[in-house]
Amino acid sequence: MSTTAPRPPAAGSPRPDATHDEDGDLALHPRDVRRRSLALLGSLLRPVSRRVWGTALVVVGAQLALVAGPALVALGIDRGLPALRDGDAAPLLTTAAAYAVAALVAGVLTAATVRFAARVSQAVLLDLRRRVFRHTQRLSLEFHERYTSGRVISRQTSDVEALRELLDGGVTTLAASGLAMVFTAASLVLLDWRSGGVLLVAVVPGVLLTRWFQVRSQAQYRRSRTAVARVIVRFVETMTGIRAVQAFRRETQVAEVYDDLTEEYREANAEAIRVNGVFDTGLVLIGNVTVAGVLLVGGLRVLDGDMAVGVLVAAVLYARRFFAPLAQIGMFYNSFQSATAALEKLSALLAEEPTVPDPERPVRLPAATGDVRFDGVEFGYGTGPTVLPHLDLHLPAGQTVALVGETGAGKSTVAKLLARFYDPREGAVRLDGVDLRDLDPVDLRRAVVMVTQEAYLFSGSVGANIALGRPDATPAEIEAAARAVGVHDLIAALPEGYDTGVDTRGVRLSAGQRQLVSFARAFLADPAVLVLDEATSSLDIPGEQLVQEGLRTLLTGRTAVVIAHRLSTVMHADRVLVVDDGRVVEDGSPEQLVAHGGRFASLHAQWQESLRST
Ligand SMILES: Nc1ncnc2c1ncn2[C@@H]1O[C@H](COP(=O)(O)OP(=O)(O)OP(=O)(O)O)[C@@H](O)[C@H]1O
Repeated sequence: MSTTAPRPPAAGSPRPDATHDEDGDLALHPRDVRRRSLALLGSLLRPVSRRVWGTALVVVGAQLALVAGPALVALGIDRGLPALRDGDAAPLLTTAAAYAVAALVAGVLTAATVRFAARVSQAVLLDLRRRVFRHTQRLSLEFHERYTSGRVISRQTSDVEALRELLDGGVTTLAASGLAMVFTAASLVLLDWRSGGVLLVAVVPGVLLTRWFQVRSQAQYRRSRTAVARVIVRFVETMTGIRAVQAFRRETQVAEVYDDLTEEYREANAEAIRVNGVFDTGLVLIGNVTVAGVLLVGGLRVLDGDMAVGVLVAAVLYARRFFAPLAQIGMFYNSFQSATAALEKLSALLAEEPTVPDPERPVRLPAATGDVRFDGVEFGYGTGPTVLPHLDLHLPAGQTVALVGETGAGKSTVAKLLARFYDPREGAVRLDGVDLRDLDPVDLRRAVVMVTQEAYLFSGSVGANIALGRPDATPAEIEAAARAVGVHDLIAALPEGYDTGVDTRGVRLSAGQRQLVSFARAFLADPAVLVLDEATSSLDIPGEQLVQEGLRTLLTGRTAVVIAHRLSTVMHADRVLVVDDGRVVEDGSPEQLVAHGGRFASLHAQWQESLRST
């Protein structure tokens, strides 16, 4: 038997020693995390870059129009009024008209900002949602077993939502507020540098307060994010396992834990509101003191004839406006943080590479015969302990092989390697001599079909669920497949026959019925290799007898690997492999093994015994 040299890990796949943080993301230096987030943001904005620039221009225009207001007021008072007193109304009217135009332009541009930002945001979110879905779907089973469905759901829902909040107005508000402060300060300094000086003095407590807010808000924000993540994960976990919760009457305990988590979340939010309250009040206070300062200094100078009244009015207006945007920034600061965190999480998810990568130069195998070899296969999950130490196995085309062994022996692992849900650490699994890692994924999925215990039915009709095995199948072919596995009569008796809808988890069909539908699906797919992992365990004895015939039809003419705890299924196999601790310890026909007097023989004896006692 040939052995294969260990392969280097595929490009992009995580190194075996890669560590993951508590969120299941690859642990990285914060600088790299930021770089990755920015790269994602860049790639999302690039396709809409013209709209982004358009939005930026509109924001700048709106702020320029707004900042012109107080200066025009000063002009009106200091130039317009004296001219009017001298009988010339033109300067005042012109200034008033200019003010009205500026206000109108500011209004129109602000409305345009909202529109433009929404268009950018919707385009970006559409792209992001699709990317996240496609990418997550493409990731290997290893990822899904590690990441948990609650987390994947959070990425697609609350994280995308956090970005939406920021993009739908948050970013433009932040930019507009920042610009408004810069423009206001610059205008005031240009108009009257001494008043500008008063403002700059007031900036010091403003900066200190903002810094305090930033630190507190960051800490509180982190707390609330962790709290909400716990709430979501617990909710999803409980609802996914609702059967176990109800079966063991754990409702009260589960609800208590959930209550504690939601209380933690409430506390975190209450703290956020408190911090915001202090910040807002502080800002108003600083703003008002600044206005009073500007008024006092300016008023004295007006009395001294050192300053025009109009300039004083404008200075007061500017001073009043200066701190208002800070409150806006404070309001969106949390959104900004949650969007940053969301972006980090999303970019981490999108950076995940399938641990089972598609081959660079795929080998086509359009008509596999079903000859399977495990050549010196060593395997363990992730960085975990070795599950299969060394497996050499040849399954000739057309053979039905039953894997038996104690729970945890490694039977399902063998099946998962054969369906290439995982790649071996060493050695190779080959189909018709082709290493599965080199096999064209389309040909692999056509050649090897795995039917698991959880016969998952998608929402749609029963017929459509069978057709999943071969989407181009005709209704006659679907029916033929159903007949072959003995489920036709059952489907025909449903209210709308093959068109009867099944809910997401097929609640209208029993577990055994769902199993039979999944057999029909596999029959229609007609693979060269069929893997049945505990697939008959949902069937009761009469159901199983009913399906034995169908199962035999299903298995005929292809290589089949059957993992079954029921020996009735096993006894029909051509060959039985007894697996213990990741090794094949017995290999032969059922009859041979019974005669041999080993483990299988004792399992067989127990089975006979149990049949007699029922
Ligand atoms: N996704 C996984 N991640 C880490 N370890 C795993 C994973 N799946 C299985 N294992 C471990 O691999 C070993 C073999 O498990 P496997 O599911 O192949 O056993 P099995 O023989 O099919 O058992 P059963 O009859 O109970 O299904 C066990 O020790 C198990 O804990």
